[in-house]
Amino acid sequence: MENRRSYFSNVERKSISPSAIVIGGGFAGIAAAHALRNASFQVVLLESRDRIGGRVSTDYSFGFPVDLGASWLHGVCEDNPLAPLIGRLGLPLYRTSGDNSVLFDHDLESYALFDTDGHQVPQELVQKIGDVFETILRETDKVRRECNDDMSIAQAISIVLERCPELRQEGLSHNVLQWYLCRMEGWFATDADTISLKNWDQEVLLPGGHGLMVRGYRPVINTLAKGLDIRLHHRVTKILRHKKGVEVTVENGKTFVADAAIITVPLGVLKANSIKFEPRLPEWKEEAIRELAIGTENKIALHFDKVFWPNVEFIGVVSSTTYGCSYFLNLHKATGHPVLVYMPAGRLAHDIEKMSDEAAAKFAFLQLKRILPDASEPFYVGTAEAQLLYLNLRPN
Ligand SMILES: Cc1cc2nc3c(=O)[nH]c(=O)nc-3n(C[C@H](O)[C@H](O)[C@H](O)COP(=O)(O)OP(=O)(O)OC[C@H]3O[C@@H](n4cnc5c(N)ncnc54)[C@H](O)[C@@H]3O)c2cc1C
Repeated sequence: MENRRSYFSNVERKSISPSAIVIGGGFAGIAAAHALRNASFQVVLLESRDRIGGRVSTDYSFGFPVDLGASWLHGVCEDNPLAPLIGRLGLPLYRTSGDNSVLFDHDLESYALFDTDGHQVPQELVQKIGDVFETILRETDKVRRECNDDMSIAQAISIVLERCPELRQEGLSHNVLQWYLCRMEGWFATDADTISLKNWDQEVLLPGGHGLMVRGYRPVINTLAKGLDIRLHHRVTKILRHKKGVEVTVENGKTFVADAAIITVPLGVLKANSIKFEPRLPEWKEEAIRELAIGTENKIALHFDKVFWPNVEFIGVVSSTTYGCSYFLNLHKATGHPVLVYMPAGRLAHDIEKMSDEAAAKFAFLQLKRILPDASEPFYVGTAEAQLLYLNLRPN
Protein backbone atom coordinates (compact mmCIF):
# COMPACT_ATOMS: atom_id res chain seq x y z
CA MET A 1 0.00 0.00 0.00
CA GLU A 2 1.26 3.49 -0.72
CA ASN A 3 1.65 5.92 2.12
CA ARG A 4 1.02 9.66 1.87
CA ARG A 5 4.43 10.53 0.49
CA SER A 6 5.53 7.67 -1.55
CA TYR A 7 5.19 6.00 -4.79
CA PHE A 8 8.85 5.07 -5.00
CA SER A 9 10.18 7.02 -2.08
CA ASN A 10 10.56 4.16 0.39
CA VAL A 11 12.88 2.22 -1.87
CA GLU A 12 16.48 2.90 -2.70
CA ARG A 13 15.92 4.10 -6.23
CA LYS A 14 19.58 3.82 -7.30
CA SER A 15 19.53 0.07 -6.95
CA ILE A 16 16.39 -0.50 -8.99
CA SER A 17 15.11 0.51 -12.39
CA PRO A 18 14.45 4.20 -13.07
CA SER A 19 11.03 5.59 -12.26
CA ALA A 20 8.65 8.04 -13.92
CA ILE A 21 5.33 9.66 -13.17
CA VAL A 22 3.09 10.31 -16.15
CA ILE A 23 0.50 13.05 -15.64
CA GLY A 24 -2.64 12.76 -17.77
CA GLY A 25 -4.31 9.62 -19.11
CA GLY A 26 -5.14 10.69 -22.66
CA PHE A 27 -3.51 9.14 -25.70
CA ALA A 28 -0.20 10.96 -25.07
CA GLY A 29 0.03 9.91 -21.42
CA ILE A 30 -1.06 6.31 -21.97
CA ALA A 31 1.35 5.90 -24.90
CA ALA A 32 4.21 7.46 -22.87
CA ALA A 33 3.52 5.21 -19.87
CA HIS A 34 3.30 2.16 -22.15
CA ALA A 35 6.64 2.99 -23.82
CA LEU A 36 8.37 3.70 -20.50
CA ARG A 37 7.16 0.46 -18.98
CA ASN A 38 8.41 -1.43 -22.04
CA ALA A 39 11.77 0.27 -21.45
CA SER A 40 11.80 -1.19 -17.90
CA PHE A 41 10.84 2.02 -16.08
CA GLN A 42 8.65 1.86 -13.01
CA VAL A 43 5.71 3.99 -14.03
CA VAL A 44 2.64 5.39 -12.37
CA LEU A 45 0.06 7.38 -14.32
CA LEU A 46 -2.02 10.04 -12.56
CA GLU A 47 -5.34 10.98 -14.15
CA SER A 48 -7.72 13.57 -12.76
CA ARG A 49 -10.97 12.15 -14.12
CA ASP A 50 -12.81 8.92 -13.42
CA ARG A 51 -11.75 7.47 -16.77
CA ILE A 52 -8.78 7.29 -19.09
CA GLY A 53 -8.80 8.43 -22.71
CA GLY A 54 -9.08 12.22 -22.31
CA ARG A 55 -10.22 13.65 -25.61
CA VAL A 56 -10.66 10.10 -26.88
CA SER A 57 -14.02 8.95 -25.61
CA THR A 58 -16.07 6.13 -27.10
CA ASP A 59 -19.64 6.00 -25.86
CA TYR A 60 -21.62 2.73 -25.92
CA SER A 61 -24.97 3.99 -24.63
CA PHE A 62 -26.64 3.66 -28.05
CA GLY A 63 -25.81 -0.06 -27.93
CA PHE A 64 -22.87 0.38 -30.29
CA PRO A 65 -19.72 2.48 -30.23
CA VAL A 66 -19.82 6.19 -31.08
CA ASP A 67 -16.67 8.27 -30.76
CA LEU A 68 -17.39 11.59 -29.10
CA GLY A 69 -13.78 12.70 -29.30
CA ALA A 70 -11.23 11.62 -31.89
CA SER A 71 -12.64 9.27 -34.49
CA TRP A 72 -10.36 9.54 -37.53
CA LEU A 73 -6.92 8.10 -38.05
CA HIS A 74 -5.17 10.77 -40.08
CA GLY A 75 -2.36 9.26 -42.13
CA VAL A 76 -3.33 5.64 -42.75
CA CYS A 77 0.11 4.16 -43.35
CA GLU A 78 2.58 1.81 -41.71
CA ASP A 79 4.61 4.70 -40.30
CA ASN A 80 1.66 5.77 -38.20
CA PRO A 81 2.49 4.42 -34.72
CA LEU A 82 -1.15 3.48 -34.18
CA ALA A 83 -1.47 1.51 -37.41
CA PRO A 84 0.17 -1.77 -36.27
CA LEU A 85 -1.97 -1.83 -33.12
CA ILE A 86 -5.19 -1.09 -35.00
CA GLY A 87 -4.25 -3.84 -37.47
CA ARG A 88 -3.41 -6.34 -34.71
CA LEU A 89 -6.74 -5.69 -33.00
CA GLY A 90 -8.54 -6.26 -36.33
CA LEU A 91 -10.28 -2.87 -36.07
CA PRO A 92 -11.78 -1.81 -39.41
CA LEU A 93 -11.19 1.67 -40.82
CA TYR A 94 -13.66 3.34 -43.16
CA ARG A 95 -11.60 5.35 -45.63
CA THR A 96 -13.03 8.83 -46.07
CA SER A 97 -10.32 10.25 -48.30
CA GLY A 98 -6.99 9.36 -49.87
CA ASP A 99 -5.88 13.00 -49.72
CA ASN A 100 -2.83 13.81 -47.61
CA SER A 101 -3.78 17.39 -46.78
CA VAL A 102 -5.43 18.46 -43.55
CA LEU A 103 -8.42 20.07 -45.22
CA PHE A 104 -9.75 17.29 -47.38
CA ASP A 105 -10.27 14.42 -45.00
CA HIS A 106 -13.39 13.68 -47.04
CA ASP A 107 -13.59 13.59 -50.82
CA LEU A 108 -15.62 16.42 -52.33
CA GLU A 109 -18.08 14.02 -53.94
CA SER A 110 -19.00 12.67 -50.50
CA TYR A 111 -20.87 15.86 -49.54
CA ALA A 112 -24.55 16.71 -49.88
CA LEU A 113 -24.98 20.43 -49.23
CA PHE A 114 -28.27 22.23 -48.76
CA ASP A 115 -29.26 25.87 -48.54
CA THR A 116 -31.30 27.00 -45.55
CA ASP A 117 -34.51 26.54 -47.54
CA GLY A 118 -33.75 22.87 -47.93
CA HIS A 119 -32.72 22.96 -51.59
CA GLN A 120 -29.80 20.74 -52.41
CA VAL A 121 -26.82 22.53 -53.94
CA PRO A 122 -26.00 21.02 -57.34
CA GLN A 123 -23.01 18.72 -57.06
CA GLU A 124 -21.15 20.51 -59.87
CA LEU A 125 -21.31 23.72 -57.85
CA VAL A 126 -20.00 21.93 -54.73
CA GLN A 127 -17.03 20.65 -56.75
CA LYS A 128 -16.46 23.95 -58.51
CA ILE A 129 -16.41 26.01 -55.33
CA GLY A 130 -14.19 23.38 -53.70
CA ASP A 131 -11.67 24.09 -56.46
CA VAL A 132 -12.12 27.86 -56.02
CA PHE A 133 -11.45 27.47 -52.29
CA GLU A 134 -8.22 25.60 -53.02
CA THR A 135 -7.18 28.35 -55.45
CA ILE A 136 -7.88 31.02 -52.84
CA LEU A 137 -5.78 29.16 -50.28
CA ARG A 138 -2.94 28.86 -52.78
CA GLU A 139 -3.15 32.64 -53.33
CA THR A 140 -2.96 33.26 -49.58
CA ASP A 141 0.45 31.62 -49.73
CA LYS A 142 1.63 34.55 -51.88
CA VAL A 143 0.31 36.96 -49.24
CA ARG A 144 2.21 35.01 -46.61
CA ARG A 145 5.47 35.23 -48.52
CA GLU A 146 5.08 38.99 -48.95
CA CYS A 147 4.37 39.77 -45.30
CA ASN A 148 6.76 39.41 -42.41
CA ASP A 149 4.04 39.72 -39.80
CA ASP A 150 1.47 37.04 -39.28
CA MET A 151 -2.23 37.64 -39.90
CA SER A 152 -5.36 35.53 -39.79
CA ILE A 153 -6.44 33.32 -42.66
CA ALA A 154 -9.66 35.40 -42.83
CA GLN A 155 -7.63 38.56 -43.36
CA ALA A 156 -5.46 36.91 -46.01
CA ILE A 157 -8.56 35.67 -47.85
CA SER A 158 -9.94 39.24 -47.91
CA ILE A 159 -6.67 40.46 -49.44
CA VAL A 160 -6.81 37.70 -52.07
CA LEU A 161 -10.42 38.54 -52.96
CA GLU A 162 -9.47 42.23 -53.33
CA ARG A 163 -6.65 41.31 -55.65
CA CYS A 164 -8.44 38.63 -57.63
CA PRO A 165 -12.06 39.76 -58.02
CA GLU A 166 -12.70 36.80 -60.33
CA LEU A 167 -12.44 34.54 -57.24
CA ARG A 168 -15.20 36.44 -55.39
CA GLN A 169 -18.49 34.58 -55.21
CA GLU A 170 -22.07 35.80 -54.99
CA GLY A 171 -25.30 34.26 -53.72
CA LEU A 172 -25.32 30.48 -53.39
CA SER A 173 -21.71 30.18 -54.55
CA HIS A 174 -20.64 32.57 -51.78
CA ASN A 175 -22.54 30.47 -49.25
CA VAL A 176 -20.86 27.27 -50.45
CA LEU A 177 -17.49 28.99 -50.12
CA GLN A 178 -18.40 29.91 -46.54
CA TRP A 179 -19.18 26.25 -45.92
CA TYR A 180 -15.69 25.21 -47.01
CA LEU A 181 -14.27 27.85 -44.69
CA CYS A 182 -16.52 26.49 -41.93
CA ARG A 183 -15.01 23.02 -42.49
CA MET A 184 -11.55 24.57 -42.21
CA GLU A 185 -12.63 26.18 -38.93
CA GLY A 186 -13.79 22.75 -37.81
CA TRP A 187 -10.34 21.29 -38.43
CA PHE A 188 -8.70 23.98 -36.30
CA ALA A 189 -11.61 24.20 -33.82
CA THR A 190 -11.59 27.97 -34.14
CA ASP A 191 -12.84 30.80 -36.34
CA ALA A 192 -11.03 31.88 -39.48
CA ASP A 193 -10.12 35.23 -37.88
CA THR A 194 -7.95 33.39 -35.35
CA ILE A 195 -6.31 30.81 -37.65
CA SER A 196 -2.70 31.81 -38.29
CA LEU A 197 -1.79 32.39 -41.94
CA LYS A 198 1.83 31.56 -41.16
CA ASN A 199 1.20 28.30 -39.45
CA TRP A 200 -2.08 26.76 -40.53
CA ASP A 201 -0.53 24.32 -42.98
CA GLN A 202 2.76 23.68 -41.20
CA GLU A 203 1.62 20.44 -39.59
CA VAL A 204 3.27 17.50 -41.33
CA LEU A 205 0.69 14.84 -41.92
CA LEU A 206 1.60 11.23 -42.50
CA PRO A 207 0.61 10.01 -45.98
CA GLY A 208 -2.17 7.51 -46.67
CA GLY A 209 -5.25 9.67 -46.31
CA HIS A 210 -7.90 9.52 -43.61
CA GLY A 211 -9.88 6.65 -42.08
CA LEU A 212 -12.74 6.55 -39.57
CA MET A 213 -12.50 4.10 -36.66
CA VAL A 214 -15.67 2.09 -37.32
CA ARG A 215 -15.68 0.44 -33.87
CA GLY A 216 -14.32 3.47 -32.03
CA TYR A 217 -10.97 4.25 -30.44
CA ARG A 218 -11.69 2.77 -27.00
CA PRO A 219 -10.16 -0.69 -27.75
CA VAL A 220 -6.89 1.01 -28.76
CA ILE A 221 -6.73 3.03 -25.54
CA ASN A 222 -7.65 -0.02 -23.44
CA THR A 223 -4.98 -2.16 -25.07
CA LEU A 224 -2.25 0.42 -24.51
CA ALA A 225 -3.38 0.86 -20.91
CA LYS A 226 -3.37 -2.86 -20.08
CA GLY A 227 -1.19 -3.64 -17.07
CA LEU A 228 -0.27 -0.01 -16.34
CA ASP A 229 -0.46 1.40 -12.83
CA ILE A 230 -3.17 4.02 -13.39
CA ARG A 231 -4.60 6.15 -10.59
CA LEU A 232 -7.91 7.75 -11.48
CA HIS A 233 -9.29 10.74 -9.52
CA HIS A 234 -5.72 11.96 -9.06
CA ARG A 235 -5.67 15.61 -10.08
CA VAL A 236 -2.12 16.93 -9.98
CA THR A 237 -1.77 20.35 -8.38
CA LYS A 238 1.97 20.76 -7.89
CA ILE A 239 5.21 19.55 -9.46
CA LEU A 240 8.42 20.08 -7.56
CA ARG A 241 11.70 19.41 -9.37
CA HIS A 242 14.99 19.03 -7.53
CA LYS A 243 18.39 17.47 -8.13
CA LYS A 244 17.30 13.96 -7.20
CA GLY A 245 14.07 13.90 -9.19
CA VAL A 246 10.51 15.10 -8.91
CA GLU A 247 7.74 15.27 -6.34
CA VAL A 248 4.23 15.40 -7.69
CA THR A 249 1.36 16.39 -5.42
CA VAL A 250 -2.28 15.59 -6.10
CA GLU A 251 -5.44 17.33 -4.91
CA ASN A 252 -5.89 15.25 -1.76
CA GLY A 253 -2.37 16.09 -0.62
CA LYS A 254 -0.76 12.77 -1.52
CA THR A 255 2.76 13.07 -2.97
CA PHE A 256 4.44 10.82 -5.51
CA VAL A 257 8.19 10.74 -5.96
CA ALA A 258 10.16 9.57 -8.99
CA ASP A 259 13.22 10.26 -11.13
CA ALA A 260 11.22 12.16 -13.74
CA ALA A 261 7.73 13.27 -14.68
CA ILE A 262 6.08 13.49 -18.07
CA ILE A 263 3.32 16.08 -18.30
CA THR A 264 0.63 15.44 -20.89
CA VAL A 265 -2.21 17.61 -19.59
CA PRO A 266 -3.95 19.77 -22.20
CA LEU A 267 -2.68 23.24 -23.00
CA GLY A 268 -5.84 24.70 -21.43
CA VAL A 269 -4.87 23.25 -18.05
CA LEU A 270 -1.41 24.80 -18.30
CA LYS A 271 -2.88 28.15 -19.38
CA ALA A 272 -5.20 28.11 -16.36
CA ASN A 273 -2.14 27.68 -14.09
CA SER A 274 -3.93 24.95 -12.20
CA ILE A 275 -0.63 23.12 -11.74
CA LYS A 276 2.05 24.92 -9.74
CA PHE A 277 5.61 24.33 -10.94
CA GLU A 278 8.54 24.66 -8.55
CA PRO A 279 10.86 26.04 -9.79
CA ARG A 280 8.81 27.94 -12.37
CA LEU A 281 8.94 26.73 -15.94
CA PRO A 282 11.56 28.45 -18.09
CA GLU A 283 10.37 31.79 -19.49
CA TRP A 284 10.33 30.52 -23.09
CA LYS A 285 7.96 27.71 -22.09
CA GLU A 286 5.68 30.05 -20.15
CA GLU A 287 5.63 32.34 -23.15
CA ALA A 288 4.71 29.48 -25.49
CA ILE A 289 1.88 28.48 -23.14
CA ARG A 290 0.64 32.09 -23.10
CA GLU A 291 0.91 32.62 -26.85
CA LEU A 292 -0.67 29.40 -28.07
CA ALA A 293 -4.46 29.34 -28.16
CA ILE A 294 -6.94 26.52 -27.76
CA GLY A 295 -10.13 26.04 -29.73
CA THR A 296 -13.44 24.33 -29.15
CA GLU A 297 -15.07 21.54 -31.10
CA ASN A 298 -18.04 19.56 -29.91
CA LYS A 299 -19.94 16.57 -31.12
CA ILE A 300 -23.62 15.91 -30.70
CA ALA A 301 -24.69 12.46 -31.86
CA LEU A 302 -28.33 11.95 -32.78
CA HIS A 303 -29.68 8.42 -32.99
CA PHE A 304 -32.72 7.91 -35.24
CA ASP A 305 -34.91 4.88 -35.80
CA LYS A 306 -34.29 4.91 -39.53
CA VAL A 307 -32.25 6.65 -42.16
CA PHE A 308 -34.04 9.52 -43.94
CA TRP A 309 -31.02 11.38 -45.22
CA PRO A 310 -28.92 11.09 -48.38
CA ASN A 311 -26.38 8.29 -48.57
CA VAL A 312 -23.32 10.55 -48.32
CA GLU A 313 -20.58 11.01 -45.73
CA PHE A 314 -21.25 14.66 -44.88
CA ILE A 315 -24.50 16.58 -44.91
CA GLY A 316 -23.96 20.32 -44.83
CA VAL A 317 -25.98 23.50 -44.44
CA VAL A 318 -24.56 26.45 -46.39
CA SER A 319 -25.11 30.02 -45.28
CA SER A 320 -23.82 33.54 -45.88
CA THR A 321 -21.51 33.34 -42.84
CA THR A 322 -19.45 30.50 -41.46
CA TYR A 323 -21.32 30.88 -38.16
CA GLY A 324 -24.55 30.01 -39.97
CA CYS A 325 -23.07 26.97 -41.75
CA SER A 326 -23.06 23.51 -40.21
CA TYR A 327 -22.45 19.88 -41.00
CA PHE A 328 -23.34 16.39 -39.90
CA LEU A 329 -21.19 13.31 -40.21
CA ASN A 330 -23.32 10.43 -41.45
CA LEU A 331 -22.19 7.46 -39.36
CA HIS A 332 -24.58 5.18 -41.21
CA LYS A 333 -22.24 5.22 -44.17
CA ALA A 334 -19.33 3.88 -42.13
CA THR A 335 -21.01 1.82 -39.42
CA GLY A 336 -24.50 0.93 -40.65
CA HIS A 337 -26.10 2.62 -37.61
CA PRO A 338 -28.66 5.43 -38.16
CA VAL A 339 -26.65 8.15 -36.43
CA LEU A 340 -25.78 11.68 -37.46
CA VAL A 341 -23.05 13.56 -35.62
CA TYR A 342 -23.36 17.34 -35.53
CA MET A 343 -19.93 18.96 -35.21
CA PRO A 344 -19.88 22.67 -34.35
CA ALA A 345 -16.56 24.47 -33.80
CA GLY A 346 -15.23 27.86 -32.76
CA ARG A 347 -17.65 30.60 -31.60
CA LEU A 348 -20.69 28.51 -32.50
CA ALA A 349 -19.42 25.63 -30.32
CA HIS A 350 -18.80 28.11 -27.49
CA ASP A 351 -22.36 29.40 -27.76
CA ILE A 352 -23.79 25.88 -27.86
CA GLU A 353 -21.81 24.97 -24.74
CA LYS A 354 -23.79 27.55 -22.83
CA MET A 355 -26.99 25.56 -23.51
CA SER A 356 -28.19 22.56 -21.55
CA ASP A 357 -27.42 19.19 -23.19
CA GLU A 358 -31.03 18.81 -24.22
CA ALA A 359 -31.22 22.30 -25.70
CA ALA A 360 -27.97 21.66 -27.57
CA ALA A 361 -29.40 18.46 -29.05
CA LYS A 362 -32.59 20.29 -30.04
CA PHE A 363 -30.49 22.99 -31.69
CA ALA A 364 -28.63 20.34 -33.68
CA PHE A 365 -31.89 18.70 -34.67
CA LEU A 366 -33.33 22.06 -35.79
CA GLN A 367 -30.36 22.56 -38.13
CA LEU A 368 -31.27 19.22 -39.67
CA LYS A 369 -34.97 20.07 -39.86
CA ARG A 370 -34.11 23.21 -41.84
CA ILE A 371 -32.71 21.14 -44.67
CA LEU A 372 -34.66 17.90 -44.27
CA PRO A 373 -38.14 19.02 -43.14
CA ASP A 374 -39.39 15.42 -42.95
CA ALA A 375 -36.71 14.50 -40.42
CA SER A 376 -38.17 12.28 -37.70
CA GLU A 377 -37.44 13.14 -34.07
CA PRO A 378 -34.34 11.39 -32.79
CA PHE A 379 -34.76 8.62 -30.23
CA TYR A 380 -33.43 10.72 -27.39
CA VAL A 381 -36.80 12.23 -26.48
CA GLY A 382 -37.86 10.99 -23.06
CA THR A 383 -34.67 9.09 -22.33
CA ALA A 384 -32.16 11.82 -22.83
CA GLU A 385 -29.36 10.24 -20.87
CA ALA A 386 -29.41 6.99 -22.76
CA GLN A 387 -30.03 8.18 -26.25
CA LEU A 388 -28.44 11.54 -26.54
CA LEU A 389 -24.72 11.83 -26.62
CA TYR A 390 -23.23 15.15 -25.90
CA LEU A 391 -19.76 15.71 -24.68
CA ASN A 392 -18.03 18.92 -23.89
CA LEU A 393 -14.48 18.06 -24.76
CA ARG A 394 -12.86 21.16 -23.46
CA PRO A 395 -9.85 20.32 -21.34
CA ASN A 396 -11.48 19.67 -17.96
C1 LIG B 1 -14.35 16.67 -30.73
C2 LIG B 1 -12.94 16.26 -31.07
C3 LIG B 1 -12.70 15.49 -32.20
C4 LIG B 1 -11.41 15.10 -32.52
N1 LIG B 1 -11.19 14.31 -33.61
C5 LIG B 1 -9.97 13.83 -33.87
C6 LIG B 1 -9.78 12.86 -34.88
O1 LIG B 1 -10.72 12.45 -35.54
N2 LIG B 1 -8.52 12.39 -35.08
C7 LIG B 1 -7.45 12.82 -34.34
O2 LIG B 1 -6.32 12.36 -34.58
N3 LIG B 1 -7.60 13.72 -33.34
C8 LIG B 1 -8.83 14.22 -33.09
N4 LIG B 1 -9.03 15.09 -32.07
C9 LIG B 1 -7.87 15.48 -31.28
C10 LIG B 1 -7.46 14.36 -30.32
O3 LIG B 1 -8.59 13.88 -29.64
C11 LIG B 1 -6.45 14.91 -29.34
O4 LIG B 1 -5.37 15.47 -30.04
C12 LIG B 1 -5.86 13.83 -28.44
O5 LIG B 1 -6.85 12.98 -27.93
C13 LIG B 1 -5.13 14.55 -27.32
O6 LIG B 1 -4.55 13.59 -26.47
P1 LIG B 1 -3.69 14.07 -25.24
O7 LIG B 1 -3.30 12.86 -24.48
O8 LIG B 1 -2.61 14.97 -25.70
O9 LIG B 1 -4.67 15.00 -24.38
P2 LIG B 1 -6.02 14.61 -23.64
O10 LIG B 1 -6.73 13.54 -24.37
O11 LIG B 1 -6.75 15.87 -23.38
O12 LIG B 1 -5.51 13.98 -22.28
C14 LIG B 1 -5.08 14.77 -21.22
C15 LIG B 1 -5.51 14.09 -19.93
O13 LIG B 1 -4.99 14.84 -18.84
C16 LIG B 1 -5.96 14.81 -17.80
N5 LIG B 1 -5.68 15.92 -16.89
C17 LIG B 1 -5.95 17.24 -17.05
N6 LIG B 1 -5.52 17.93 -15.99
C18 LIG B 1 -4.96 17.04 -15.14
C19 LIG B 1 -4.32 17.16 -13.87
N7 LIG B 1 -4.17 18.33 -13.26
N8 LIG B 1 -3.86 16.03 -13.26
C20 LIG B 1 -4.02 14.81 -13.86
N9 LIG B 1 -4.60 14.66 -15.07
C21 LIG B 1 -5.06 15.76 -15.70
C22 LIG B 1 -7.28 14.94 -18.55
O14 LIG B 1 -8.38 14.52 -17.77
C23 LIG B 1 -7.03 14.04 -19.76
O15 LIG B 1 -7.44 12.71 -19.54
C24 LIG B 1 -10.32 15.50 -31.71
C25 LIG B 1 -10.56 16.29 -30.57
C26 LIG B 1 -11.85 16.65 -30.25
C27 LIG B 1 -12.07 17.47 -29.00
